[in-house]
Amino acid sequence: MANFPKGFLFGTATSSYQIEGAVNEDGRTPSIWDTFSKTSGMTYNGDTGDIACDHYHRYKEDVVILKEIGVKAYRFSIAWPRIFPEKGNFNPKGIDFYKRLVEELLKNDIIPVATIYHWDLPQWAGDLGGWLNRDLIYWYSEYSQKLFKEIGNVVPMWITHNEPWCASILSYGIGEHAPGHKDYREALIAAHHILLSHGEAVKIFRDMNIKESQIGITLNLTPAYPASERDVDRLAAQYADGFSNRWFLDPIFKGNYPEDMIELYKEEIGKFDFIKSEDLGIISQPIDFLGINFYSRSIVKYSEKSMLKWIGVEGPGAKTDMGWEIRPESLYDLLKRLDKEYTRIPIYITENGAAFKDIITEDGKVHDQERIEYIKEHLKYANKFIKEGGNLKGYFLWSFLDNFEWAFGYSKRFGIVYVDYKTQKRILKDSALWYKEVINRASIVF
Ligand SMILES: CO[C@H](O)c1c[n+]2c([nH]1)[C@H](O)[C@@H](O)[C@H](O)[C@H]2CO
Repeated sequence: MANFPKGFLFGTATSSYQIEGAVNEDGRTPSIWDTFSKTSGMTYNGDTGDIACDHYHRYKEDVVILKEIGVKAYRFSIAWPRIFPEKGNFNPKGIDFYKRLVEELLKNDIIPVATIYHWDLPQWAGDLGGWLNRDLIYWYSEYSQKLFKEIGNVVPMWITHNEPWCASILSYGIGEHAPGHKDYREALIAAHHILLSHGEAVKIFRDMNIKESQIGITLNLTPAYPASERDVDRLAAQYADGFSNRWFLDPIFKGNYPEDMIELYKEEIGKFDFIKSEDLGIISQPIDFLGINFYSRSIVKYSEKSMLKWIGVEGPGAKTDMGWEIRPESLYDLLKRLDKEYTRIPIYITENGAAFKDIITEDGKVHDQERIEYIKEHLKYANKFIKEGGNLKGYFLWSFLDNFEWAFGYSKRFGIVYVDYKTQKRILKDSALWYKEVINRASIVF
């Protein structure tokens, strides 16, 4: 048995483009993900977020389910294209949806946790160059300020960005996410502007002096391990760690980009002329909490062929339906490292979860025991960190609902609630019923 401290925030998480649907409703205009998902070959089966889980219309029913599961908090994201459908043009109907959602959550004693940006950039901003354009920082500041003004006093936790690594490296460098560019210099420019927009939003939040609310950022962090004890593989792990983790952790918590990575990158991307002298001071403003999204680890070996000097090696452990190795011990390693090397501010696991091939059995249920084991094992290591004095304050299971899994479309199911996309029927999986017990007892039995 592992007990969690009183007040530990058990929650679930989603994001706007992945669950809302209603992409043309109440003034919303397209995002870069509407465009990307409608571009041939970009998503599995040509799937789009046009309908998704129809959460925009079913949010009351969904909050009832959240209440039934007993979550203490619910992390959702706000669709920028609903709030500012055109450049500079605020859409009151857009914010009204989130006011209704927040009201429903509060009525059910569920703490709203809002992510300002979870990748659905308005296409009008995409047309201005997206995150490659430093002017986006101004438009993101306008957007954030409006959110703080409209619902700042009813949303106690604000997350500026979800996973700057995905919104920059995966989107402008690797090309798997919108806008689908494959240029590493662009990726680092986008990363810098996203981090800078984070800092500007924190400044605005502080200046507005919003009582009883806190602000932070969510980073996806992947601990990197060498495939062998050879020096070259240890160097490869250092570079993989810089690529995935330190390029974002260091500016936020140390006020500088990691020197070893600047050295590694400069041949490929030339001058870091997109970084202005005042930028790192803005990025590294103190925040109230750090959100971390943890799913798995990476194991790497040295490779001269790669600009990054490493290539991935498959881990020995069982895999999820995404092919990610199940390695809960690495969550503990990550938390201990953050505590030792970066920060002692409150940490929230803002995403952790797994996709498995869920099926509805003859009894009309979804017996997802693999997901229960995955969550249980990660909560076990989270609890170990807390018992050792770690400042972990919450856990948001990814995800509440099966949803649009980006380039994988609807082929991957992460939810603890099954969604039949044909009928929009929701079915609580065994994992939802198990999680309800965990929350109720604030403990796990293993
Ligand atoms: C390596 O996993 C990433 O950290 C990650 C995994 N996930 C994420 N980031 C995103 O924040 C979610 O929108 C995804 O749906 C979710 C599941 O893929």
